[in-house]
Amino acid sequence: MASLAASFFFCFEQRVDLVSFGSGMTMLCDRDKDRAHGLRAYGMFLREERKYLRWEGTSFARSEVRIGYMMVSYQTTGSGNCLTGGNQSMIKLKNVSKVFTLEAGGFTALKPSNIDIKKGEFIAIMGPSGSGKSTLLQLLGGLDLPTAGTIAVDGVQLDRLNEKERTLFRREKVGFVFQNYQLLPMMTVAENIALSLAANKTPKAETDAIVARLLREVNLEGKATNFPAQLSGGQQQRVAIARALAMKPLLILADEPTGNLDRKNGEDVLQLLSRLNREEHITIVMVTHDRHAAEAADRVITLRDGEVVQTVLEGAGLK
Ligand SMILES: Nc1ncnc2c1ncn2[C@@H]1O[C@H](COP(=O)(O)OP(=O)(O)OP(=O)(O)O)[C@@H](O)[C@H]1O
Repeated sequence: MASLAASFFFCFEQRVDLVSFGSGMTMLCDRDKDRAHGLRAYGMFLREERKYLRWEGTSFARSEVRIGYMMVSYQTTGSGNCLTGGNQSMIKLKNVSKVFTLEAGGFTALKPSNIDIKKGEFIAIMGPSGSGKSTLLQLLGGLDLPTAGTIAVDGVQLDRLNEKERTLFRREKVGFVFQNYQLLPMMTVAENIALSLAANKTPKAETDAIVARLLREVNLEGKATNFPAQLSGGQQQRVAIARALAMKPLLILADEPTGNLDRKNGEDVLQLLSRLNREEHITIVMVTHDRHAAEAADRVITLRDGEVVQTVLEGAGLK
C-alpha cells in the first residue's frame, strides 16, 4: 500500500490528464514523462476542470482534472503513450446501420457495419460520392443516431445518451473540422476558437491563454483579431482546427478538411493533423476523396453503397 501511495503522489506531482475508459478503469497520464499509470479507481469523479488539483489537502501541479474523492485499490505502471492507451478501442461500431426516412420509403445510407478504431489511430474514410462517408462521420461524432446497432466512443455508448448528454460529450471529447470551415463570420479568429470554452464557462484569463497557445500551435499568431473573411482558406481551416482543439479532444473528426484547399494549403493542414496525431496522440478520422490526403493516415476504410468494402492496413503501401 505504501508503494501505491508513493507512486500516486509521484503521479500528481506531474502535469496529468485523467482519462476514463469507463467501467471504473482510469488512466492517469503523466504528460511530461510520457508514461501511463493504470489505476483502478473507485469513488466519485467530479467533472474535468482546469484547476489546481488538491489531494488530501495538498496542492499539486496544475492539472487538467479535479477529483472529488478517489480510492486506489490496484495499480500498474507502464511506459508508453498514455493517450493512445495501447490497444484500447476509441471507436467501436457493432452492426451499425442508418436508414433515412423519405416520403418514397426508407433509404439505407449505411448498411450494418462493424468498425473498430484504436486510440491514437489516424483513419481515412474513402469512397465514391454518396457512399455514406459523411453519414458515418456524423454517427461517430454523435451528431446523428444509428437506426440499429451500437456505437461506443471512448467507452461511452452514444446511442444510450440523451441529446443534452450527447452535446456535452461532443463538446468535451470530439473536435469537428469541416470542408467549408464553418467559422462564424461576425466573430474574430480568437472568438471563434474560444466558442466551446465560452460554452463551458471557462474563465477569461484561462480562455485567453488557451487561445494564444492554439494560435501559436496552428501558426496564426497575430491573426487573433482578424475576421474569417480576412484570412485565406488554408488559414481559415487552421482556425477551425484550433477551435476543434480548444477542449483538448481525444478525437478529431474531419470531413474533407482539404477539399477546398490548394495543394500547398492542403499539405499544411495534413501536416498539422499528422502532428496532432503523432505528438498529442489525438485519434483522427478523416473523410477524404483525395488519395494523397489519405496517405497521411495509418489505415483507410473504404465505403461503397453504404457498405464497408475494404480496410487497408498500415504498411500496405500508404504511409
Ligand atoms: N438526411 C438525409 N436524408 C435522406 N438521405 C440522406 C440524408 N443524408 C444523406 N442521405 C443520403 O445518404 C447517402 C450517403 O450520403 P453521404 O452524405 O453520407 O455520402 P458521402 O459518401 O459523404 O458523399 P459525398 O462524398 O458526396 O459527400 C446519399 O445517397 C445521400 O443522398
